[in-house]
Amino acid sequence: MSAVPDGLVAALTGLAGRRPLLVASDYDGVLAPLADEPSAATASPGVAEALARVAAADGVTVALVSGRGVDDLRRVSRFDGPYRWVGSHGAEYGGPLAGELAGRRDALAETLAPLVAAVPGARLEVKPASVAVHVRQVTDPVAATALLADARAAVDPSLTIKPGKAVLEVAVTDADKGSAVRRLREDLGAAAALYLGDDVTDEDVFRTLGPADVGIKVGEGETAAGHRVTDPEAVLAVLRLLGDLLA
Ligand SMILES: O=P(O)(O)OC[C@H]1O[C@H](O[C@H]2O[C@H](CO)[C@@H](O)[C@H](O)[C@H]2O)[C@H](O)[C@@H](O)[C@@H]1O
Repeated sequence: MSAVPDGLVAALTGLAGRRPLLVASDYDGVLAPLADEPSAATASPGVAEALARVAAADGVTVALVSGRGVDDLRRVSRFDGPYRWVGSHGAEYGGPLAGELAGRRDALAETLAPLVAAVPGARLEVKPASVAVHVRQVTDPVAATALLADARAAVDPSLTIKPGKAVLEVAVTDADKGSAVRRLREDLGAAAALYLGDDVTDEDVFRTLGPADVGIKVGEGETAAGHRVTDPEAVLAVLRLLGDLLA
C-alpha cells in the first residue's frame, strides 16, 4: 500500500486549491516518532524542509499545535519558520501564559510528585499549564495503570484531565486543541484546513472539521478524522505531496 492512500491524494488535491489555507499539525507521534524520553523526540529527517516548503506557498499558513509548551516545542523540534505556534493544548496561543497559573501548576506538581517518585521508571513533566505523569518507561503495566488512576484520584476533580499515549496530564486551564484550531481559522479567515494528529487530544480538532477540510489520523485507534496514515514516515510523504501540489 502506498504511504498516501488514493482517497487522501484526491482530498489533498482538492484542498491545495483553497485559500486562505491552514495547515496545522500535532508534533509528537506525527512530525516526530515517539521516544522514551520526551526531550529525545526529534523531528523526522526531512520534515523541517517539507513544512517550510508548504509554508512558503502563497496564502498558506502552517501551525504547530502541541500539548508541549511552546518553548519546549521549539527546542525539541528545532523548527524555525514563519509558523503559528500553539502550545499547552491551546492554552499558549500567541504568547506566554499569565504568571498566576504557575502557582496552581506548582501546587499540582507537589501533589503528584510523591506518587510518581514511588513508581520506578515514572516521570513527572512540569509544563506551562499542566503537569504530566509519564509511564512509558514503567516496565510493570499494572503499576503503570495504577499510577495513572492514583494521579487522577489525587487531584481536584474540577481540573482538566487529558489522557494520552502512556501519559496523563492534569491541566490548570480548560484549553483544548479544537478551540485553538477554530480560533486560528477565524484569525486567518481560512477557507479550509488540514489537520494531522495521533492522540486523544487531537480528536477535539478532528471533531471541528467540516466538509472542505482534511483530517488525518496518524496510526491506529478510533477517530473522527476522515483519513488515516500509518506513521510519521507516511506524514512526511503527505507533507511532500502537499508541497508539490501547492508549488
Ligand atoms: O500534542 P503533542 O505534540 O503530540 O504532544 C503530546 C505530549 O507529547 C509528549 O509526550 C508524548 O511523547 C513523548 C516523546 O515521544 C513520549 O515519551 C510520551 O510517552 C508521549 O506521551 C510530551 O512529553 C507531552 O508534554 C505532550 O503533551
